[in-house]
Order: sequence, then C-alpha cells, then structure tokens
Amino acid sequence: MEVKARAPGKIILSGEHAVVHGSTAVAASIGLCTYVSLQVPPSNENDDRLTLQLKDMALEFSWPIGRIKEALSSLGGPFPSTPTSCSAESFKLILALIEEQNILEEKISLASGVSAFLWLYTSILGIKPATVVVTSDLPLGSGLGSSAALCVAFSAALLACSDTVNIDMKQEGWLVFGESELELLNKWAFEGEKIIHGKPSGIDNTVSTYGNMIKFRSGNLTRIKSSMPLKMLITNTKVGRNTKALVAGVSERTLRNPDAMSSVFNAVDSISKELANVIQTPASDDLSITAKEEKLEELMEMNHGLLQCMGVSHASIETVLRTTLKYKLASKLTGAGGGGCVLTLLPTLLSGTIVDKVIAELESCGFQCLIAGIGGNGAEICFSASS
Ligand SMILES: Nc1ncnc2c1ncn2[C@@H]1O[C@H](COP(=O)(O)OP(=O)(O)O)[C@@H](O)[C@H]1O
Ligand SMILES: C[C@@](O)(CCOP(=O)(O)O)CC(=O)O
Ligand SMILES: [Mg+2]
Repeated sequence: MEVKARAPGKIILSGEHAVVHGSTAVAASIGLCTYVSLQVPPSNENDDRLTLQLKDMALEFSWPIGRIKEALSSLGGPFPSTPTSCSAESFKLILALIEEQNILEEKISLASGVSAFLWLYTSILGIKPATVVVTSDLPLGSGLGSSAALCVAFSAALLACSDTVNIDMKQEGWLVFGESELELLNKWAFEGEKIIHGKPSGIDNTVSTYGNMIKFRSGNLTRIKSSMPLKMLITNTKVGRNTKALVAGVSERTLRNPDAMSSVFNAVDSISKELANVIQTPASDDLSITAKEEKLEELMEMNHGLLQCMGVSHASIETVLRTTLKYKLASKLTGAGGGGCVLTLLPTLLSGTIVDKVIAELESCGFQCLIAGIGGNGAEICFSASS
C-alpha cells in the first residue's frame, strides 16, 4: 500500500517570534507544498529496512530494522493516539542512528528533519519496514515553514497508515481528515517541529494542517476569512538561516531586557489583532479597499520595525525593504528572519508594469521573487495501490 500526503508552507502576515512569547499572530497557507509518499511492503515480503529518501537533495538514509530495534526499542510504542515529546534521552538514541549515516558537513542542517522523521515514524507506526520519499516545492530554511510542512506531511501519511485514524482507503483523490484527526495530526506535527525548532509556537504546523488563514495565540487558533483580495510578493533573499538559533536569540534578548521586550510583544499583539480585523471587515463606503490596504501596509511596517527591535532583521532584508519602498510598497520579513523571505503587499490598483519593475530590480540584486496563492488547502492524503 502507498499513502501520499501533502502539506502547505505558510506566510506570517504579522506576529512571528512574538507569538512564541504569547502574542497574537496571523498566518496564511500558500500554494507551495511538501509531499511525502509512504510505502509499506506486504508483511510476507523480505524487505527489512526503513528508508528515507530526500529526493530534491538526492539523499537516502536507510537502516536495517534490526538496527532500529536495537537502538530504539527501549522507547516503547507505537502510541499513535498519544502525541508525545521526544525526551533528551530519546533524542540521543535517535542521533546515534543519524550519525551512522555520515551526513556531509554541508548537509548537516537536514539532520534535524531526519530526527523528526525517526521520532514521528517510530512513535506513530512502531518499528517496521517502509520506504518514505520526500519532495518539496518550498525553499528550506527561508521562513516559508518548510519544517512544519515536513512534519505535517510525515504525520498525515503515518497516521493514515496507523489503526488510529478511520478513513476509507478505497476513496479516490486527495482527502482531508475529519476534525478530531486533524487535531491529532497537528499535535504530532508540533512534536516534530519541537525537534527542529527547539521552542516553536505551533503556528506553522497549525496553519499547514488546517490551511487558509488563522489567527493564533498561545496554542489556540481562530480561523479567519479574508474579505479582501490579498496579493503578496514573496522575495527570497537566499540568505540561509536557522529558525532554532533565531528563536533562541530572541529569548536571550528577552531575558536581558524583560520589560522592554514585554512592551514590544504587547505592541505586536495589538498589531496582529488590528491586522486580522482589517482583513476580515468587509470594505464599505467608510473603508474602501484602498484604505484597508493602506492600513495593512502601515501595520506591516510597524511589525517589521518591532522585528528589528527583536534583532532578527538582516542586511539583505533591509535591501529588499529599501528597494520596494522606492516603488512606495510596504514590506516586512516573514518567518524567523535573519535572511530568508520578505513579504511585500501588492495593492489591487498597482499596475502590472510597476510589479514587473520591482521584481526586475529585486532579481538584479540576486534575490528570487514569487507570487504565491494565499490561503489554500491544508494537509491532505491520498491512497493508491502499491506498484
Ligand atoms: N523537504 C525537506 N527535507 C528534509 N528536511 C527538511 C525538509 N524541509 C524542512 N526540513 C528540515 O527543516 C529545516 C528548516 O527549518 P527552519 O529552519 O525552521 O526553516 P523553515 O521552516 O522556514 O523552512 C531544514 O534544515 C531541515 O532540517
Ligand atoms: C519565528 C517563528 O514565529 C516562525 C518561524 O517560521 P519559519 O521556521 O522561519 O518558517 C517561530 C514559531 O512561531 O515557532
Ligand atoms: Mg520552520
């Protein structure tokens, strides 16, 4: 049997980092996904390996099942209906399995994704053979939530294969889990994100699980519906960075300056709530679409200023901001910052010529631009008979 799962990346319209410290944030899924295919061999077959292929990087990790049993059987499980955190001791056991795979130094950042895989796999399905293949439309480590999309897609495929989730495997095409299964999937994906991020807020896995647009605060989501067309230019500075380190940096700054940072987080909370209101409230005679867009632009600029205060901007991000401002366009970093991606609001009445010009100028700086659809489906699965 083969199960496929896909899960989208995201943009954060307001509130990244502050959301880790309890502020409100607003995020939307985008039309770029991570795909996982999980093939479990029939039990009478002699295949006794667990193999993970990262197709985009042409990498394969493979362990004899006996070796995984030797290393991880003390963890117990499977416990698919009880999302559980990977303890420091369990993490050490998983790391030993990964170290044996001799990942090249330049690819070492992938080790956290592979660790999340081993934890989710053994916890949800137990120790049994399979081949798991990953591909993605998302740039890794760029602020578009590739880590969460990976954990959501893994969890969706694994849960679909477990006995916990009740789905008719004969249905064709892409399927969505029911509400309680989505909740379980989201909790597992959060456990995977913890392995990659250290201290995630949960916003990325939540928006990837549920899709569309959400307001998120302290683990609670409110689904929101935009009453206005929202077009964003996403500029990837291509400066690599790591969310775990940036999140830790903000926490350290908060420990050094608790009062000042608490004011910053409060300000972000107000900005996110206001931004959600503007997006949700229908345009009227009093508040035209243009006036709403101007409000959004101002809120995005204010949010970016506060992200600078948190110490997560970067010279490349500031270059994008200066470039777009020349065209009177407002931008903010999205995701963890330190490089990665920047969002620029493209107002409804903006001419195509200006959009082309700003993209050409950004690309001449070596950046990569894309206009992604905002607010599509969340996690989905699909069954097919094994070839
Ligand atoms: N398709 C993938 N294959 C393997 N690992 C991945 C994949 N997508 C994400 N990851 C893991 O997530 C990490 C990037 O996560 P992160 O630093 O949070 O950035 P972002 O989530 O913004 O892309 C990668 O270094 C890797 O460990
Ligand atoms: C910085 C943060 O708010 C978002 C991180 O997103 P990304 O991994 O950079 O895509 C962290 C979090 O909310 O877990
Ligand atoms: Mg991430």
